[in-house]
Amino acid sequence: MAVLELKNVKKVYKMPGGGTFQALKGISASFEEGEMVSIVGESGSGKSTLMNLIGGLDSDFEGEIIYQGKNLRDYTKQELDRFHKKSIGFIFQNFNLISHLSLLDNVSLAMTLSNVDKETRDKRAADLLNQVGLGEHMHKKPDAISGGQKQRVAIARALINDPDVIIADEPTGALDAETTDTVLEMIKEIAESGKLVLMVTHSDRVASHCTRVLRIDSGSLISDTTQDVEFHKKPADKKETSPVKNMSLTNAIRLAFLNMKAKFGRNALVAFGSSIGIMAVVLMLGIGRGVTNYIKSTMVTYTNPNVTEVHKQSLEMDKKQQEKVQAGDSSTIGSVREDHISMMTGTSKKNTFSQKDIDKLKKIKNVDTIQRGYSTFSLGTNKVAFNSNTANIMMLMTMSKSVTKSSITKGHAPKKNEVLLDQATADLLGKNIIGKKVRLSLTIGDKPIEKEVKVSGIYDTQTSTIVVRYGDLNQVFKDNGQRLKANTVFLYTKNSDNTKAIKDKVKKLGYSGSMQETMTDMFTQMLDVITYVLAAIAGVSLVVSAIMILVVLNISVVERTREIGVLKALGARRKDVRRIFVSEAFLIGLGSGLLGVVITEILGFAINSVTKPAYDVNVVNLEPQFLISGIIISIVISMLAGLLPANRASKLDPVESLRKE
Ligand SMILES: Nc1ncnc2c1ncn2[C@@H]1O[C@H](COP(=O)(O)OP(=O)(O)OP(=O)(O)O)[C@@H](O)[C@H]1O
Repeated sequence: MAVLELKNVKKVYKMPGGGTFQALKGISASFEEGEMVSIVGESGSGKSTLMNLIGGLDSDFEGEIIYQGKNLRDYTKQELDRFHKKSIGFIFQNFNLISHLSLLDNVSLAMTLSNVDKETRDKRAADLLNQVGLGEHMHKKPDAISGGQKQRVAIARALINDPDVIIADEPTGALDAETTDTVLEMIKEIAESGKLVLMVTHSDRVASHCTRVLRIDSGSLISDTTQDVEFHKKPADKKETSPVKNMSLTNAIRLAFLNMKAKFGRNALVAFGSSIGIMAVVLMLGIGRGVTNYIKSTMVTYTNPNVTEVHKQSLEMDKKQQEKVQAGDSSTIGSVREDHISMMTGTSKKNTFSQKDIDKLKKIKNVDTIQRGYSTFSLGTNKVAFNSNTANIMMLMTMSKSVTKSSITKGHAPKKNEVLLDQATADLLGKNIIGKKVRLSLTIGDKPIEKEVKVSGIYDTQTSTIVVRYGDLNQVFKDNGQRLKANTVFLYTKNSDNTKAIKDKVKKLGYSGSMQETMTDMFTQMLDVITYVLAAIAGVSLVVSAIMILVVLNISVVERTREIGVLKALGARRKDVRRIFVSEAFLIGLGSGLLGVVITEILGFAINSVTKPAYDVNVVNLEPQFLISGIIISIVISMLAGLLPANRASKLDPVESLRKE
């Protein structure tokens, strides 16, 4: 029964200039199993064209090529994949072995593409390599063996899936006379085992080994002769008809990995290049977080974690005010400025707490005690003097639970008619000022007030500050015919875990937190913006990385055009080729992401080991989510950059790829 039948096969090539060229002009022939057929003819007569059609690498022809009762031109994609994987084996003149795969992996490649498990495919490939006498070389790479040995590997590769038809295009063209004989003998044995061997050759000597010779001239079959050669046909082995599967993602990644390993230097450089971008972004985020945390933690150390400081008026403008200020409305700008100044100097009526306010705050859950306070900010009106020394006081505040024991660096908390001073003010007044009586000059409203007080200790702050007891200040106000109204309230909770909820509630009720808190919030918001802007600027380098990866993978596609042709001849689908290249992009992305993260960790460690002992700050704070994001961003960018080359590779025409010099 005929294995393969050609009926009036014609092939017309379209020329780039617009014309056409008829390479095959109606070839008809029928081939049986166990035939060894040589196809001979002048160069350019159409031999390779015919082989490409029979091999299913080119489906654009007229006439019929019938295999298993169906014209190849009418095969579906899946049928064609199966045909490549199961029915056809190719042997090329220049071997077309894949240089970065071992002989074993080269031979088993068609099985890898069919997702056969590693153990089975390795065993089958090893058996075949033993049959062609290369068992002991199976772990070598193709570059380490001779031309004749390479062709033997190619023969083993063609046989791996036990195909019905072997197409050999000048299989001995690159071999010397002696190796030619060995290879021909092997090919003959294949035909004797019941397969159909179609072999293109220029050499009459090679043709003389075949059972049949087809002569082609200018695209036409001019003779078809049977030759009487010594030929021992053996009964054909029973062929197993296992279903054809497709290559798995793991195998695609494995093939990608083997190629990356072969070009390790280049890929490592690319990964290193793109890792710098990742490092820059992650480091920026880490520094942003480190500085923010530092600011927050310094603020926290100065305040009592159990205390919530409440102010009545927020520094924030409402929407209407904001619009007016933006529009340059001078009266609004003036009143906002007034509000700010009066809030800071404590003279604003708007920000004093009424009994109603106090009651509202008292009701907040987990608030144990509530303390009235007063603070005022002055530029030159409040002073303290000792003998002939005078110091200006910027901040006058009342004693509260927010002044912790640890913030009183010397002495003790003020008792009746006692005050705390900051260190700088104390130094200005004279040595050993603690325990001494000093003169306090305050301006309350428009009224100058003098009072003698004793310095009880030093309050740890950078601003010139005096801390007095609320009761004392109340008395001073009373003595001068005024009424002290609290402009600050301190809410105390026993468990500092409640503080956050209390602070949130305070804001919800329309009050604001301490100045420090407002400033910290503003500052951290600003810092966040700066961090993201810097990270985005660093992110520009990621675009450079993407371009670099795109270029390298494109070069890789060009370099590996023949390999792609071989993969397709062995039955790789477009999807498989795309997967291999996308997997390479994935591996580069993963590599550069990991490298970037490791470099950032090292840099972060180095920076912190300088700043920690010097300033007690870990400037770089690399949170796990930054590191993970860095790796993910790297992979995504790399895969996006890899899509274009991968697509290009998948679309390569197998015939043209295999012709590529
Ligand atoms: N893609 C193509 N576009 C146009 N013409 C082509 C194309 N491929 C092959 N040809 C032409 O078709 C003819 C047959 O080419 P083919 O490669 O089949 O010849 P061949 O007999 O195998 O030659 P050789 O022995 O030198 O390999 C040649 O004239 C060639 O120039």
